Amino acid sequence: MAASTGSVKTGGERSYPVLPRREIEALIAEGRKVFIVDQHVVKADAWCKYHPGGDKAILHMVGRDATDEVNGLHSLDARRMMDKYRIGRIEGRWKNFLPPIQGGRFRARVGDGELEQEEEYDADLVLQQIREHATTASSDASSRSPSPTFDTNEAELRNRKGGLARSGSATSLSSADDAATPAPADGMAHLDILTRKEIKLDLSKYPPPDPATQEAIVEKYRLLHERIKSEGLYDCNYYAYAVEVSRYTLFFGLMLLFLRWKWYVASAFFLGCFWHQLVFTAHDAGHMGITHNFQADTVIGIIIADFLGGLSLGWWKRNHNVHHIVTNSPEHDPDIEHMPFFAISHRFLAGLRSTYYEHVMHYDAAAKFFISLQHHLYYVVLLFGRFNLYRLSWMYLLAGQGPRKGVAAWHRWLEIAGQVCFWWWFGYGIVYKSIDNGWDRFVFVVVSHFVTTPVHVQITLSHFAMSTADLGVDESFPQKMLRTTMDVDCPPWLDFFHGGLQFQAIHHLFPRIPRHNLRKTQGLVQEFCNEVGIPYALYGFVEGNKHVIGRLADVARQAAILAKCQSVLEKGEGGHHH
Ligand code: HEM
Repeated sequence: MAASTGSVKTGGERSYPVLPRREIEALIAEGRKVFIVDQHVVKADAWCKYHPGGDKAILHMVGRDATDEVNGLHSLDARRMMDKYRIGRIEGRWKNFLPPIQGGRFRARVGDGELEQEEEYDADLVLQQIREHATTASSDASSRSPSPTFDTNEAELRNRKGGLARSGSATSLSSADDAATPAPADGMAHLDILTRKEIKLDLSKYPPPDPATQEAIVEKYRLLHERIKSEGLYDCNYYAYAVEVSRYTLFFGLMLLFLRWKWYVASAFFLGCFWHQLVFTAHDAGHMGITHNFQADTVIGIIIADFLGGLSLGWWKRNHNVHHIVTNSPEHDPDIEHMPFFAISHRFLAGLRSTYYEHVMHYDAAAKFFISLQHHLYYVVLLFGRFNLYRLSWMYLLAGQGPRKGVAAWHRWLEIAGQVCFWWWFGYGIVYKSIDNGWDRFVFVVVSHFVTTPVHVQITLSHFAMSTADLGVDESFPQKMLRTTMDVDCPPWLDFFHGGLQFQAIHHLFPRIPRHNLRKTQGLVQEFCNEVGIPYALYGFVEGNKHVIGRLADVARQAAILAKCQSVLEKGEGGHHH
């Protein structure tokens, strides 16, 4: 066995033994949380329960080269801390495994600590792992759902293995893909085929997800990151925050003024505006995008989210961190998992298992009803978005889902204090004490909450209309972020309304860049996209909304096709029995 344990020190600079790939695989098979950062092997087992970014963020990186995700999401201090968890290094380019949480399987040692021979990466094996993972999820779901069939993951892996990896042209894709097309045995298979056709069209716009192409993209992305740092785009513009704070104060003041005059609707309107605007600064703080100090920004975030808004920053972080790592993946990204109300991929109709919520998202009677109408109900459902966020926040805080130990453990208590404070000033002070009767109280609560709806539209807008395909383990972080996220084109004077969410794709590439520098970063990102041939999705607000509604309508139509296929099958089976 190659040298796999211990480390040596050379002249103060620590150097680590080279770990063979097979050794790393065996460690993961033993349940170790091992990933690669800057050519070093990091083992995070001991750290997982202390991790401010949550355990799931780490689990999605196991077996992968996490350099870009890690550098994008951590402060320099955290990066230094991570170095303490190094156990070895690798030589050459790392070929990603599919992480166990996503269904990857790993070979253990064969006995007496011995390892089998090193084996080349096999796309077929990964493909089989993904398929089996989906199968388990679907069979967990219920026998109602059609047989687990061809899914986008599988289609894309085949593409990668076939023509796409070599030439990336639409023609070669078709031949590789069509050869693998199964007969439409049931509704899901039929939808899979339709979706694959769309994906083919979509993916012909992107560079092929083969290792060499993706490595070249990563190289340019890292140069871009260095340029961004050297141009000072990580420096926070505190003056811009002073302007933000005056705007928030104005809205809050107007809310109090109208409340005093008993103009409840106007008062509720300004409270809604106040909350709508606050969300953007809570988002900045949650990403350490203000002071770049984890504790300072988290406290700012908790004051805004919990004390002033009644929402849990910790819940948001846990959810949002995973979203940033597995963006738009139907099984893994909580930001697109909104069953029974919305499905943005037909794959949700098969009863997928969410690795985030750790349960099956059933395609039940309620889902069938809502999804068939989702393009009509989109804005109506979003009106209630904030009420749902209270529910999720309390569940998070009561269940203690955040880190229980370490630097972030005390945040939970500050958040609980924040919730008590919020319900004291809002629930008791305003709704109960300052408003005389039940009807006006009801109107005040409804109006103030409904006015925040644009933020829910803004959040979903960036991703709902974008690709949900899985291009396999070789796709680079920057390409994945740009393929799954879109930006909104708006004039600078409207930036305050969009609160930075209009630069969502740029934000996904570099999550810690302060919000007020995103517009300046846009030019550099556009240059990068042109250079590497990745389309930069930029739509007007209205156009973006149309795309989202269009996607929802597509999936609603697919749901209707599925229902039809299933009823035909049922009739056929019924006939058979008789
Ligand atoms: C041993 C390994 C790791 C260590 C020591 C570590 C350490 C930390 C620390 C100290 C923070 C607090 C924020 C900061 O100061 O930057 C943090 C946040 C975070 N980490 Fe890690 N981390 C590790 C692995 C990972 C991995 C593999 C990922 C996945 C890409 C990840 C994702 C995140 C995220 C998303 C946050 C943001 C948390 C927040 O601000 O709410 N971390 N990590």
